[in-house]
Amino acid sequence: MGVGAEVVGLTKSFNGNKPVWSDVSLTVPSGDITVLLGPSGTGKSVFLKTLIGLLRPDRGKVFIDGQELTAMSDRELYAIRQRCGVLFQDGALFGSMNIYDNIAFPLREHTRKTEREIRRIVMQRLDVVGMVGDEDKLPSEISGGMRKRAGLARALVMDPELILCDEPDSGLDPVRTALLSKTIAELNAETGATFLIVTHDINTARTLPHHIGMLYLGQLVAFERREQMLASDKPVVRQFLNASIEGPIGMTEEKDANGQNGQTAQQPFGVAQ
Ligand SMILES: Nc1ncnc2c1ncn2[C@@H]1O[C@H](COP(=O)(O)OP(=O)(O)OP(=O)(O)O)[C@@H](O)[C@H]1O
Repeated sequence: MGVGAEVVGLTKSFNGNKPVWSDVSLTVPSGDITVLLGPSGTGKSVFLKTLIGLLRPDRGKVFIDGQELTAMSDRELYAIRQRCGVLFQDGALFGSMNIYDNIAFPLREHTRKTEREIRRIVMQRLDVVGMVGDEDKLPSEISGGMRKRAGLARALVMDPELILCDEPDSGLDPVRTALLSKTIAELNAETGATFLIVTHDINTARTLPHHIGMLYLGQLVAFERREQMLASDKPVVRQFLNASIEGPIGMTEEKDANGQNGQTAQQPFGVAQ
């Protein structure tokens, strides 16, 4: 079963600079799929890392399964991370290990399972992502899409209750993106695991999740059920979900922050156009 996550008043900055985002509060509902959207550089990856305690927030609290991560010792943090699977943007596979060893790595590192048990689990996860037969290959010998799927298999190996995926579909063709979405939907239905997915793929956002959140100009500008989000009249949400060039979002986050797109950073959401 899945576990939920909650963040309350979360703020994160680096090296005393302007916060990447401030005062973010949201609940990632247990057992559901949530997608986090936002223009490049709005801090979606930073949000995922802060959620599982890889980055410490400046302010605010993070709870996973009701336990406050932000108050945990490293040992407690380690224990709760065992319940989370993470698929980083590049798949983060070890280049010198074949796919089998990459996927087996968390089991060898964090459990006392025998090689026989490990083999059973690794082959089952390879089957889930459609990669049985590729286990002896090195990451450099397979396509980017396969590396993503191998990364997903590795994220699943510890039976995680919360799975965070950072752009699992970047660089994939539309058919493989759709297949990956289908795999995630099936995994969610079968295991009840909670998914939080960062994506730029609008089709994925429109079809896969139960909930959608959006970060923009350092704020969480929306977090709603998918149907509500798709019907939103907030200009920034509408522009993003319609992949439109008309609207408050400009070419770069810096440009947005400087208010060079007809909006100011203080009033980024404007009125419905
Ligand atoms: N470790 C770090 N030290 C300093 N700044 C960082 C660090 N990690 C991220 N940042 C900054 O935080 C901001 C948000 O980065 P992040 O990668 O989270 O954006 P994103 O929304 O995931 O972007 P994209 O959609 O392009 O992947 C960027 O300005 C980035 O340079």
